[in-house]
Amino acid sequence: MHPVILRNVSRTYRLGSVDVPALSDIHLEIRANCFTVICGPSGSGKTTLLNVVGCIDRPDHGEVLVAGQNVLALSDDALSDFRARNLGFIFQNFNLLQVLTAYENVEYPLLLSGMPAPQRHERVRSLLDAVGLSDKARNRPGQLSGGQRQRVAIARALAPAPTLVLADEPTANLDSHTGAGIIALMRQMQREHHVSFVFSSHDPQVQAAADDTVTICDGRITSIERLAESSGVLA
Ligand SMILES: Nc1ncnc2c1ncn2[C@@H]1O[C@H](COP(=O)(O)OP(=O)(O)OP(=O)(O)O)[C@@H](O)[C@H]1O
Repeated sequence: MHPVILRNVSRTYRLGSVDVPALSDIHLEIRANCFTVICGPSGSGKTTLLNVVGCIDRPDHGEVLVAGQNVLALSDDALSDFRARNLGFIFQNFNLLQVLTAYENVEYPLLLSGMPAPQRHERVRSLLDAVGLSDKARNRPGQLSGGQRQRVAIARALAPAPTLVLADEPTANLDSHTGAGIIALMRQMQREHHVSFVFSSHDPQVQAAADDTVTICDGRITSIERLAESSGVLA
């Protein structure tokens, strides 16, 4: 099953009396267990597309299926619930809660989902171990490097065992060496957790690591390149 299917999706922003078309008639299928990168020039619609896929924004027209669910049919509350259960998010500025430790940041979505304490403890420990931060569990984000913060964000995104992880320019605030390490880690996590990753990125390193590359220009998809041999399951 495709984790994401978009059909005839359009999204226009209204600025005063001016309509700004950000996405026009998008058709896209995202493959399971793959790295998909959305690239294109500034203002082409990458973030808008990611927000639609991530159920953060509703398009004006079209159909959006995520994990088999027609998400546009859900109420706002049901959509929040759906997002928490099925989707993980990684941001360029990490978006960690500054007052919480690395451990507590990863634990947070599991607390919200009501996972019992022993199970939660085990999952947080194993994720921090997987991202190489067991020894930093008690550090707050301000006591971590940029690469370490992004590792915490990766662990947090994977904590609820999502179907899909969305990453908006995940290496934009990292130097290229640290960025390469983060890409390798995401690739490893994608394989081990059998999850699909969708990125928006200008970073050639991210694009080089992709199974599928979706290029968007002026709100329209101009090309989709798919690697014949991907790390995942061909749908
Ligand atoms: N809230 C908004 N209100 C009005 N117009 C918007 C809004 N958000 C985005 N836009 C416009 O929609 C278009 C697509 O924007 P979007 O942020 O999706 O592009 P992007 O490819 O992610 O850009 P960048 O690479 O610079 O982050 C642009 O023309 C942008 O100016």
